[in-house]
Amino acid sequence: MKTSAYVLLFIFWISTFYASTIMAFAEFISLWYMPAGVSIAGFLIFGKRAFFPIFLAVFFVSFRFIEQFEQGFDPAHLASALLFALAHTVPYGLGGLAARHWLSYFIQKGLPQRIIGLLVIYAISALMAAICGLLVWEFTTENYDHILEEGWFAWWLGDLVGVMVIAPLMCLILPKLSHTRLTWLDEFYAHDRRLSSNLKPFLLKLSIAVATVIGILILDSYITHRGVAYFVFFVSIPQLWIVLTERTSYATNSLVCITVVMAFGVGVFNVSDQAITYQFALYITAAMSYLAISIPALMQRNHQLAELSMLDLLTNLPTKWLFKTLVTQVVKSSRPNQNHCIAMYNLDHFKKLNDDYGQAIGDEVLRQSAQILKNELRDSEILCRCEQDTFVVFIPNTDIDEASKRANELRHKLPVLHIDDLILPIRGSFGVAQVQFGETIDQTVERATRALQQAKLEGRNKVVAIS
Ligand SMILES: Nc1nc2c(ncn2[C@@H]2O[C@H](COP(=O)(O)OP(=O)(O)OP(=O)(O)O)[C@@H](O)[C@H]2O)c(=O)[nH]1
Repeated sequence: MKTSAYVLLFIFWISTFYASTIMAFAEFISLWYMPAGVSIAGFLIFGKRAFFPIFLAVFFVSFRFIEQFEQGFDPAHLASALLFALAHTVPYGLGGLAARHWLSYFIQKGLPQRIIGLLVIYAISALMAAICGLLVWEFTTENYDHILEEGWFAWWLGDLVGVMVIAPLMCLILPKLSHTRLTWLDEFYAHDRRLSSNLKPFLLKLSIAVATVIGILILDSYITHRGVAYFVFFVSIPQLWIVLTERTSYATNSLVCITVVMAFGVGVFNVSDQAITYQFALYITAAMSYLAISIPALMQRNHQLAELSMLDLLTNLPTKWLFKTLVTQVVKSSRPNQNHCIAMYNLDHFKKLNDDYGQAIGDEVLRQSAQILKNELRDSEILCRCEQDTFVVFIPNTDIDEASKRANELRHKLPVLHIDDLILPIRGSFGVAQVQFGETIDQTVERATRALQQAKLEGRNKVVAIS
């Protein structure tokens, strides 16, 4: 960790602390405690080296330097500042390190599992920080006896919102500014690379979210019914809309915007008696955003898998699955008197070729011969690799006789390949079958396979047709 990263962490901690105090609607009471997010993200990104700048920052704000200077040095005050620094840094340190371990060690696990683990770690560390902070407060301050029972829930929720909202923002900013690359963090923002950086639709959705918050705050300040504040949970809808359709980095920023507006609004519109409801709404919105981040990632993975199931990796030809889908569409949309055929071919003595010259030469033969036959096809014909060295061609608008002639033409197009110093004449046996009315493509393929077997039995390098 470079010195600049230490300084950065310290500055972020101090500035978010003062930003939190601006947004407090009463002394020490705010919807969120932003520095908690900086602390946990600091440990998450930099590991245990983050201890020093964070400890120093908490000590800096807890130890009232000017008071000490004016009234004389008080060792009890120094001890309490040190205890506060420990009460904050240790729980968030352990939480940040646990999250770092969880995310990097379980990189093979799916994103949803890792996110759920993260949410649990965040909740436990914020609870520990709340309990430790209040215990230190109770221990170091006179006339505060029941502060733990009374204050733990609000402190916990405030810290938790700070963690949930600020940690992702820090995970965006800190690695960039400190030139730290964390591969296990990249996956969270993988969605960003595929989406455009067009700000307009994002700003529109963000405006809807912000307008929802302000509208509810205004209503809440005018209507004294307690239930009005619950409507603020609706803000999770535009926020989810952003998460699912916009860059993850935009969703991170929108969460911060919504929280800032809500935190200021509770003070401005004087609805602090409902603070817990607003805090809860922020926590739920943030937690839903975290979980929803994995949906675009899963969609992307599904897309990749679909592509893999459609194209054969070696020959780049359609797979049997895609072939069946395309051919079924053509057959279904045909007139009843339209004939279609399929020609299945298998390379002759391919096993020997593999054994004599090796698998790599065998692969090259499959690739090149498939490419050559593909170039010979008419636009309406479809070639696919069925399995191993077996291929199928769909020959539309032809009856069995024409298809046999066409298969024979293709058989003659099988090349003599020149690979490295080898000269390899490629031969193949063909089986042709006509698509019968009402049968599935699998049934036609089955009959073509039988014809192909017949061609092999009859000495190979020939075409056999089955009606
Ligand atoms: N190089 C290579 N070989 C493959 C691939 N897939 C299957 N094979 C091999 O292809 C061979 C297929 O042999 P067959 O078609 O059963 O037998 P053959 O030697 O061609 O004999 P006939 O078909 O009776 O003429 C097997 O040895 C497989 O191991 C592949 O992707 N690349």
